Amino acid sequence: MSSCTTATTSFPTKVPHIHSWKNDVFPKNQLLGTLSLSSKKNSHLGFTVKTSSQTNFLSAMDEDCKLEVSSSDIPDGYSKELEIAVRAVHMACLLCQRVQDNLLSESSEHVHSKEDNSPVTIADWSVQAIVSWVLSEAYGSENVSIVAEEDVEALSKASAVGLLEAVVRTVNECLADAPRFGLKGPGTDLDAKAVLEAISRCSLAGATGSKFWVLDPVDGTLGFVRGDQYAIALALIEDGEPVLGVLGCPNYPMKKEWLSYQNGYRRILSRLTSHTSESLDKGSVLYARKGGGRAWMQPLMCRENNFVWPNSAREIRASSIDNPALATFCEPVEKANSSHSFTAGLAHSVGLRNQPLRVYSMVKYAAIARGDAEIFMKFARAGYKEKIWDHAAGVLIIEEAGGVVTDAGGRPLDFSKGEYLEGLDRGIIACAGAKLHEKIIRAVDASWNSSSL
Ligand SMILES: Nc1ncnc2c1ncn2[C@@H]1O[C@H](COP(=O)(O)OS(=O)(=O)O)[C@@H](OP(=O)(O)O)[C@H]1O
Ligand SMILES: [Mg+2]
Ligand SMILES: [Mg+2]
Ligand SMILES: [Mg+2]
Repeated sequence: MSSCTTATTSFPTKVPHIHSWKNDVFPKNQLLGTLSLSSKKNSHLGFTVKTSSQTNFLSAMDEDCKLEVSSSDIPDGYSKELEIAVRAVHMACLLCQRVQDNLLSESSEHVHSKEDNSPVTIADWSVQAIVSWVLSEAYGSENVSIVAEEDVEALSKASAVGLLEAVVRTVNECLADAPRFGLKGPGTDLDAKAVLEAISRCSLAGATGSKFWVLDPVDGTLGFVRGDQYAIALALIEDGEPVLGVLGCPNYPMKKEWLSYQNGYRRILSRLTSHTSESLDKGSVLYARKGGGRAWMQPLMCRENNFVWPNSAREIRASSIDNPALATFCEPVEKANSSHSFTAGLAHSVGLRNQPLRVYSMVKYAAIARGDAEIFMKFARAGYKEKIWDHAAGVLIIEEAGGVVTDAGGRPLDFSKGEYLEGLDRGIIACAGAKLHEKIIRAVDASWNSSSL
């Protein structure tokens, strides 16, 4: 990098033109946002800016460089929302682990098929109920708008009494743990009516407002019922853009190696008898808020342990690899969800040598944000409309970790048009960085016309 970068700590200066900050004085050790610098040598350098812990001044730059920090770059809060969202998703992860363990050890009577033949389980409904309940408790149900995947139709049928009972039991077991996360529980158990209400409060109609939450209670339900990867995804959308995202990945531990045990994660796990459940780091929760240029990951607490909240977190960063020959790309496991043949041709055309990492759910977004893979591509069959909850949280976390997510035309995904990502050009491309992204977009264009998609 240029002298501009190395000089950033040598010339303490005050940035006068951020007037939105109180008294023009920055608090110590405070994240301010992203900054772009231009110098004679480099026209645009992006940085995350933090005030120094010793002074109230921003450590700035050489005279050579022009400093541009716009007030819109400064994260304007969401810290309370993020706190609650992370706790709710963390609770949901433990709920899902419990249900997945039971599903795998007992019969699959609690796996149901929806109209489109996709599976839904007591975990999907229960997570939707607890996240809805926690957010409504925090903000008042009249102030919270949540758009989520599941509805109560199947649960409300007279023939589904047993199923509803199982959901109510699961929800109450989970909410009983709320104080361990520093949240207030309901006091007494929720009854079936309250659980159904919490689930159905998440109505699709909310997706058109200027500020709403988006929840995929279990993303990758197929992976979930197969004992494999899945995610719990919660995002807050404001004016059509995700401003906060949390991804709970209960089977994706802090260490990357575990991800390679695809399609048999649980079997491998249960063979590792030398690890106790306490020592085995089972899952992770990733999160970010818009504008900070930073994303975080915390280990999933062990539900058997007497853990103490808050949990520790470490910062994550997308990979710096920009050479496709060295990159790893992720895609859906199911051919029906994304064309494997198109991505195979494209991978070949850009010299991608590594085998694709086929992983269920938004764990693919997590893998890019953590630097465990560099590219995620999804090309659904013509006519399929991508849903906002399958992408919102992952998009924000990747972007804040340094990556880029667009449709195949290079345009940002549009979360402002209701339940679907309307106007999506061909497919979704997420990359660890802008250079790699550009190369993949160009390759998609080159391959598209000769493909049968
Ligand atoms: N036909 C079709 N085409 C494209 N996408 C579809 C399709 N059907 C479903 N879905 C949505 O994909 C979500 C799972 O996506 P994944 O990328 O995890 O796919 S895969 O399970 O790895 O194959 C999955 O999310 P969940 O329902 O939350 O599991 C669906 O919303
Ligand atoms: Mg989904
Ligand atoms: Mg789902
Ligand atoms: Mg589903």
